Amino acid sequence: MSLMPVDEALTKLLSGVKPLETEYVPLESANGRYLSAPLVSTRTQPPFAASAMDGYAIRHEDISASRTSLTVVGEAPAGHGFAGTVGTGETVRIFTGAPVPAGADTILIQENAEREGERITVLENPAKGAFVRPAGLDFSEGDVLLQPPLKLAYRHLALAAAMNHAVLPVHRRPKVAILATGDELVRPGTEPGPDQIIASNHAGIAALVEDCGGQALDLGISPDEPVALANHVRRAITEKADILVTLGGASVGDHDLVQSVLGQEGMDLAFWRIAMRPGKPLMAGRLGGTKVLGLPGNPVSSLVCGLLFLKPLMQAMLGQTPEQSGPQRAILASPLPENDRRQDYVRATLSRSANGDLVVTPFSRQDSSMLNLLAKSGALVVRPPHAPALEAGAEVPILVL
Ligand SMILES: Nc1nc2c(c(=O)[nH]1)N[C@H]1C(S)=C(S)[C@@H](COP(=O)(O)OP(=O)(O)OC[C@H]3O[C@@H](n4cnc5c(N)ncnc54)[C@H](O)[C@@H]3O)O[C@H]1N2
Ligand code: MOO
Repeated sequence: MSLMPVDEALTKLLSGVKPLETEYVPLESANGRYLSAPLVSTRTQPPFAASAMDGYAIRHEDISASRTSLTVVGEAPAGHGFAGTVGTGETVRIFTGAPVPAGADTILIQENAEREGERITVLENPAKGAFVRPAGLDFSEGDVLLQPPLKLAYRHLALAAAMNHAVLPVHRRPKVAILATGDELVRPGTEPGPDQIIASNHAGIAALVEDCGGQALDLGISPDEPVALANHVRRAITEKADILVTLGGASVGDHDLVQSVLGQEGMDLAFWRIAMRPGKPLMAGRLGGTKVLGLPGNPVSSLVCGLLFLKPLMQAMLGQTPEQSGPQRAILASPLPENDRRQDYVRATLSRSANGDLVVTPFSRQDSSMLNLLAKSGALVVRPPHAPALEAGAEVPILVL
């Protein structure tokens, strides 16, 4: 049986995927969304030369080597500039954020001034231009300050607000319909029958979808029965899901119906069966405008395939370049056997040695049903096909979880 290499499958999955269209969201709802168009400033900031300190706006040329005395001719709090001009021998009381009045070019901080009535004495001479923020110090009207690809975070939102954008263009969130399959499954919180288990994959994949900036749509659990399965699949299409994720039923058993039902519904199969462990039965295709990703049922296989395939697919739909930085590296704490033809993603704990190196310790058991170990893992050690046996101390590529 031929198995497709992981990289080839990923390239196939992402080929032709375009970023989703733009929608406009209020600034308050834009945190974590993905910017879809460059953001040009509508303002210059600060819009005027502004004082950076509380003190006195002075003409630097007025200050002599000795203790200069100046006359206070007005006041400029933030939001209320001084309308006149500061003449020779004059000063204006000024506060942080206020426009520096005409005629003045320097701010004397109040700690360095002695005030008596309407006179001040300069106790320590400032440098020319001290504590004046020139107009446009931060940015100018017309500057392109934020550009895709960008996941908007608090820093970008503050900047967008300062640019006076109350509404931002972002990519629509991919709608990801998630359908579990299997007679043995019941929802968390319900009592399973004697031969049943709790469906766990859905919760993990839905959280991954949300983490990646998508919108999870729960299609529930379909029994292993073609008509019921087809009806669930059709719901993903009526709901105009961008991606349909099926969970389980992807392998070769008599009750693994997902691929045949999707085929009957008109799916174009892109690939099935990948040279990876866990995740061999992974399947992908397209059903009309919906991308289909058939994840294996084994819980660890499901989540690892979600990380390696669903995440980059969603990133591409959000205009992101899927992380190309490649794996990090760490020191192996225990030996690993020679690998076979499947690329292995070995669950491992992650720690730091005394000298600061990342250290990975693989779990001795790697069964793809063991969610407990995945939850305890800090990394996956990536073992390429046919990688030779390794001793403790070898450097290995890892994906940090
Ligand atoms: N003869 C062969 N058998 C199997 C092969 C194979 O190549 N030849 N591949 C194995 C591999 S590898 C995997 S992975 C599994 C995946 O098979 P399916 O995708 O068909 O998954 P199911 O059979 O439906 O379920 C497998 C396992 O996972 C449990 N499961 C399913 N869905 C969920 C869920 N939503 N939450 C929690 N657990 C779930 C299910 O009860 C089964 O125990 O096939 C191997 N077999
Ligand atoms: O490839 Mo399966 O994912 O071993 O469990």
